[in-house]
Amino acid sequence: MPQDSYLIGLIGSGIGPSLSPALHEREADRQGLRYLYRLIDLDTLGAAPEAVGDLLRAARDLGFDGLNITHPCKQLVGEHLDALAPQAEALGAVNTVVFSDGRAIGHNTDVTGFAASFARGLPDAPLERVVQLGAGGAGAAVAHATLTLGAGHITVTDALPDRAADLAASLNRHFGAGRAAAATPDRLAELLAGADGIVHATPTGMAAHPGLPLPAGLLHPGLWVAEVVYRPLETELLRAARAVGCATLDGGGMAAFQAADAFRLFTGREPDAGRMLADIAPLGDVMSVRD
Ligand SMILES: NC(=O)c1ccc[n+]([C@@H]2O[C@H](COP(=O)([O-])OP(=O)(O)OC[C@H]3O[C@@H](n4cnc5c(N)ncnc54)[C@H](O)[C@@H]3O)[C@@H](O)[C@H]2O)c1
Ligand SMILES: O=C(O)[C@]1(O)C[C@@H](O)[C@@H](O)[C@H](O)C1
Repeated sequence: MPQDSYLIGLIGSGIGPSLSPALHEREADRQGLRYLYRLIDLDTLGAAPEAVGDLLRAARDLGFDGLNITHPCKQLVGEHLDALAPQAEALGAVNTVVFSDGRAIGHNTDVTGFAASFARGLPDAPLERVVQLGAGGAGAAVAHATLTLGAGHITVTDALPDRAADLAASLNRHFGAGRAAAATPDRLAELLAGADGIVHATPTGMAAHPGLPLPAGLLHPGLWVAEVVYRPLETELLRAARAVGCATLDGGGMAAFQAADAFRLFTGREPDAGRMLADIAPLGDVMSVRD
């Protein structure tokens, strides 16, 4: 008989407001599955990020079918797994672990989630020259996705120049020399004047980090703007970009599509990603009231 009940977890820090439990469980309900998605919060457990290996083994022993992994464990969990899917290996980061036949396999659905969201939301966007703000965990995933989608060249900036330099070097190793460069934020005016679009991957625009990640005057109608922040969905950057006529993409699509891709890996069943995307805005409103 095909499996119809699943136990899934999310390991990370500060994950109380995550939309993942509701996103996964709603889709499973609609498919008639019994599906529990539980938070395994390092803060609640008083556990260090390095405990991710022990928590993973405990989850497997207790019968979990799979796990999502988030900050600060995405780069730490790989050494505890039996194998990595190519995207997770290339990125050195795992956000999804599937337990199957006694093995733990790592995947990265942040990459595929952003790629699917971009392809759906900005299908005709020119990709010759892309500027990306932010070279942290999300930044690495979306840069891989953007180059996989066919971007000609990506310039990465970060408030921490070493991070931008490290990401550009790793992108060039993976995608070929000359596909990526690092730049300091003081060069944004010059870079954006000749760019096709901006990928924003810093936390600026979240409730805890309000504001704009760049001077609004640098935005022009020849740019598209893709946002990674999704709490709130409507960031100051997206508002400013729309005001000058830029095509825009909010961060909700990446959140929904990474969850849909993980659901498919956990269950082997096809999720309705459009339905999961439609859940994001109302779920975000409910969680904002609770936050
Ligand atoms: N939509 C999704 O599915 C999804 C998935 C993962 C993360 N996120 C969001 O992405 C954002 C970034 O998360 P992360 O895990 O990469 O964080 P992170 O801390 O790993 O990286 C953020 C990077 O941004 C840089 N930075 C901060 N402010 C800056 C500024 N004004 N200009 C230039 N650089 C700046 C920091 O130096 C850091 O390198 C968060 O808001 C997170 O919620 C969204
Ligand atoms: O819902 C979250 O909070 C997530 O942690 C967001 C992002 O980190 C994803 O990669 C995880 O799968 C889920």
